[in-house]
Amino acid sequence: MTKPEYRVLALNPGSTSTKIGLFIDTQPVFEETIRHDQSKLEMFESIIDQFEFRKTTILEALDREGINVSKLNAVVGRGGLLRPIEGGTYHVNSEMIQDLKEGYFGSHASNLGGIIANEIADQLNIPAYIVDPVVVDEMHPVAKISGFSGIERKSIFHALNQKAVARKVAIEEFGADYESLSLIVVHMGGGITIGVHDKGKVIDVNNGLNGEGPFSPERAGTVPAGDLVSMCFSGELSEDEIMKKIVGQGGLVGYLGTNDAVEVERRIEAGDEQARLVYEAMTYQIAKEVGAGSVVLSGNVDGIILTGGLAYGKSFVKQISERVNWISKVITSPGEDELQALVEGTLRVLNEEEESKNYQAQGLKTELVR
Ligand SMILES: Nc1ncnc2c1ncn2[C@@H]1O[C@H](COP(=O)(O)OP(=O)(O)O)[C@@H](O)[C@H]1O
Ligand SMILES: CCCC(=O)OP(=O)(O)O
Repeated sequence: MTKPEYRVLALNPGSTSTKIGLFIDTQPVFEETIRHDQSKLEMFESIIDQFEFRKTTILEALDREGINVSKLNAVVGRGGLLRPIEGGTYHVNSEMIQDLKEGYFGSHASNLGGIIANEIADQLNIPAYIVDPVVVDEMHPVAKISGFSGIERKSIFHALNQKAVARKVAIEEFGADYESLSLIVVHMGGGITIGVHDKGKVIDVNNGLNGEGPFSPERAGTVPAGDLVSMCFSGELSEDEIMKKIVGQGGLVGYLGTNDAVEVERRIEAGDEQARLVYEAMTYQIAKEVGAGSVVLSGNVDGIILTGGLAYGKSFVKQISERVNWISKVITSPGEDELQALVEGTLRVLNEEEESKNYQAQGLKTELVR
């Protein structure tokens, strides 16, 4: 019996872009990355307010390509800030939609992935899924201890791309299974996360969303705690304004007014010293975090993988490599394989190789992140 062919629409809303892909089985037939101006995104009060804008952006792109959505078999979106869960493919259900809409575990563009996938799928009467959401939690208990009783470190990172790229590099560069290697994966997009992958489990990673790790195009990363507390109680800024300085208006946006690394490189070429200093500081902080990851692995690091949009920047990658290549081999895999990974997770379910998981808010860890 011949295997049925599936048409899957994959949606990946990121903090600076929306990525769309139409696949027939594992073959991409259309892929597009729509980059959003910081000024456009700032017009929206909250992430959830971007729903209509992002959905219309997606539908218009499909329309421009003459893609007939009625032929789809499933829609899959990048999963958002749900409660901490194990990796895998989840069907979208009402509890998930409620957590994503309420931003129960926080607010990030990927919350819109499941919501928009569900909206499109509902109208076509086909299933909607999410795969390896940003809250996949495999962290070692010792890594969860923050040092501040009552505040636990959280696993919030580019789980989908980190795992997909690590699997690909394991085979292509090492001819080995992901589960047999110790890797440090550095995803550098709107947010930056550095995951310590020990034999297929991400045992430590910075919370890439709000307040840990290197600064990024639009996030502050770790900031001096005492100074932050003083700013919070100075009466000069509201809670919302402070949060925006941490996520959205931190990092490159805070120092240079843009989240676009290509623009920063242009300024550096033109002799802008402040741009040069800030850009170098970002590579310095990333390298430092890689060093910390190597200690988690007691120095037994098979490879360091640099991925995400910023990994296209040649001088950026060079600066990081020069600081960390004594630890292990550095492999660059620019961009991401998130659309492909979303589709592969969906196909495993459609082809009945795996059952989709059921997201249940009840019984899951429900510590509030606000
Ligand atoms: N060719 C390039 N050279 C340097 N930086 C790039 C390049 N292409 C994209 N970037 C930068 O990568 C960042 C976005 O990465 P991406 O992984 O697409 O983010 P997200 O998925 O979070 O929206 C932006 O700062 C963008 O300017
Ligand atoms: C929330 C962690 C994932 C993340 O930061 O994604 P983007 O880089 O797409 O914003």
